[in-house]
Amino acid sequence: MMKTLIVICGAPGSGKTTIQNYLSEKYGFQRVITHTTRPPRIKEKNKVDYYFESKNSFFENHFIEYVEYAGYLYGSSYEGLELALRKTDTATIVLETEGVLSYKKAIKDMQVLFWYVKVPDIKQLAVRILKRGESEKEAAKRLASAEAKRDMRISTRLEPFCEIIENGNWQETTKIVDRVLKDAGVKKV
Ligand SMILES: Nc1ncnc2c1ncn2[C@@H]1O[C@H](COP(=O)(O)OP(=O)(O)OP(=O)(O)O)[C@@H](O)[C@H]1O
Ligand SMILES: Nc1nc2c(ncn2[C@@H]2O[C@H](COP(=O)(O)O)[C@@H](O)[C@H]2O)c(=O)[nH]1
Repeated sequence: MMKTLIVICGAPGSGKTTIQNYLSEKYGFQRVITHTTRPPRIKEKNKVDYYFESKNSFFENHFIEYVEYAGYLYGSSYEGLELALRKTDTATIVLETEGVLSYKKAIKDMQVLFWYVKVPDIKQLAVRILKRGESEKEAAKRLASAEAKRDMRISTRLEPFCEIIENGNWQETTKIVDRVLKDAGVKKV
């Protein structure tokens, strides 16, 4: 059976995790859990939202790729990908855009769908992040980072292979996601 990986990227607060959760709840797709040195946010749990690592433990993993983003390290391991795809034939992963380019090069043995999540109005990003319960200071720091600014628009390197998922009205977003999956022939677990 051909495995499928759905790679989701976009700016902070654009709704990547919300879409990933929808794909788990409605379609039953496993999430690939990635590793980070960022401290957990309220309600985030170790081994569920991320493998939360120290700077030393981070480098004990076998990474497909890793990056620095807004002052913290993030990386996706071979182990994490294998674990998800052992459980379901389709899995999802949320990455920043450099990681997406690494996946485009590295993953050749499965169907990969690349999605860029776009909000109709960039001002919505801060509103949504604050709604999630993050402190204003932390939210402002991340949105001001070079990486976040870079990811606020789809780059010319991503455009040729990324599907744009517009996430304005949530009900409309679910319809877009359902249609894109149907067109790609990806079915529920
Ligand atoms: N279509 C939408 N309309 C309104 N709120 C939304 C919509 N999609 C997501 N949100 C809300 O926006 C907030 C940020 O969403 P989410 O955590 O999915 O973003 P993200 O892209 O994963 O962000 P980050 O990269 O910072 O982790 C959440 O509170 C979520 O409930
Ligand atoms: N290239 C990678 N990017 C990753 C990975 N895990 C998460 N991310 C991305 O980092 C930023 C910040 O995440 P946040 O949870 O602190 O808001 C976001 O764009 C994620 O998609 C990874 O393993 N590799």
